[in-house]
Amino acid sequence: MASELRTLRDAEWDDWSDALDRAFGGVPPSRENRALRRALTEVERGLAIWDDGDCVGTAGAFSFGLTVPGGAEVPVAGVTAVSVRATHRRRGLLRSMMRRQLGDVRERGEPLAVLTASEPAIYGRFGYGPATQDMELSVDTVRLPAPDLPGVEDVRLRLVDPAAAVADCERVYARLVPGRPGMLARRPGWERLPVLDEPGRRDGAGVLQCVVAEAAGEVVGYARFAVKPSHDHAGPTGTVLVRDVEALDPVGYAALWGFLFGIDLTTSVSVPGRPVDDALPHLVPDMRRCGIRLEESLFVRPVEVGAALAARTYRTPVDVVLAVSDPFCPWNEGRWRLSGDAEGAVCERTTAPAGLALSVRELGSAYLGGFALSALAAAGRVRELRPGALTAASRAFGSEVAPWLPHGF
Ligand SMILES: CC(=O)SCCNC(=O)CCNC(=O)[C@H](O)C(C)(C)COP(=O)(O)OP(=O)(O)OC[C@H]1O[C@@H](n2cnc3c(N)ncnc32)[C@H](O)[C@@H]1OP(=O)(O)O
Repeated sequence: MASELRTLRDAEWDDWSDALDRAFGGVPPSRENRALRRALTEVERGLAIWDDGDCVGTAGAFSFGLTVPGGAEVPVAGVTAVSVRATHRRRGLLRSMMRRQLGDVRERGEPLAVLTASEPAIYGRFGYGPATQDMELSVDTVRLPAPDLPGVEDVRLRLVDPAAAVADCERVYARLVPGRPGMLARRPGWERLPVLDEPGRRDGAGVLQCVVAEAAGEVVGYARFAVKPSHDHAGPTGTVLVRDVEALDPVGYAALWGFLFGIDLTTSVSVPGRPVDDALPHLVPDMRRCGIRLEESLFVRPVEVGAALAARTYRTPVDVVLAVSDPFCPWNEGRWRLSGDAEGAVCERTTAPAGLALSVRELGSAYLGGFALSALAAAGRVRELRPGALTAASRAFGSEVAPWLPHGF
């Protein structure tokens, strides 16, 4: 019997979710995790492939609002839950789901699709380009003094129940979203994700903790973390495992890091991801001891090139014709004239000669301002067809604030 690709139905969610878990190694999620995933799933956006009654392929999408350069919140599809059963791999099932999904995204009028990849090599062929980076830090808090700034002494730190403090933390998060490209406006329910604390996934660490920073009686920041105790012959060597830290101002931010650096019986702080322009390395005298590592994070795929490029603003005035190739979504192929500045932009089809030639994947990489068109050109991925076009466009696509994805999905 031929396999059938169709939209997920409510009653099929358990089979679909089991198939997905199996493809990722089969470790069962906790009941709480599964319930949260069930609640967040937009079933009508789920895709499943069935073979003789078995679910052998899964894909889904979340309806997110993504901050783009200039601060607008653009509706995007957050592609997720992609899997193909081990017995059915490399027969084109993923390709068929990607084709169907990008068509659906286009029909919904979302100009962009975004995802985080289990393996980055998978998604370029479907037009997704790496667009943001995570700065991971592993900070030696024995050798580095705790961050300090004038005014830190006026910040009150309170250790609170993470679940009870969710509303306060979420208010801080929501105020930060418009200020940084790549951040996602969290829809109701998503605030529960950062406080999910599954005993089976603590890997030797203790319970999730939360400290809030208050100034003038208002919560201005928070840090969520766990402590992983350890000892060697010379004494305690515990690690503070940070989940997230956000603050509305530099003093609140420094106060939170000062607290995390100083937790008794620990000698390091491990931070899974911050923006590449984060303040932390500048709050210490020796950034080499921050153990910095970069990793690509959010992949961006312009689904409607014209609408996507017109949805953001540009750092400097730009007027350029782009010759775009997009074999997977041929409706984007051809020449587009982009003219814009810091106030707004227009992007329309044109027959004028092109200044730059690139594929939709490079447009995705440059879209949030995280990777420069000039750097992509140096790798042969963007071609300058009119002298001067590259420098002007590369400057215009840049972002004052580094794009960053605050959490996976
Ligand atoms: C957004 C997310 O959810 S990311 C999560 C992705 N899922 C996983 O990693 C779970 C484990 N892996 C899987 O379930 C599967 O192997 C998948 C989904 C990655 C691939 O599914 P398949 O049905 O085998 O892919 P399909 O046969 O359609 O391959 C399409 C193309 O991608 C390539 N490809 C597939 N998997 C990979 C991979 N892991 N690395 C590099 N290339 C890959 C194929 O070679 C093929 O290339 P081509 O365009 O040159 O022909």
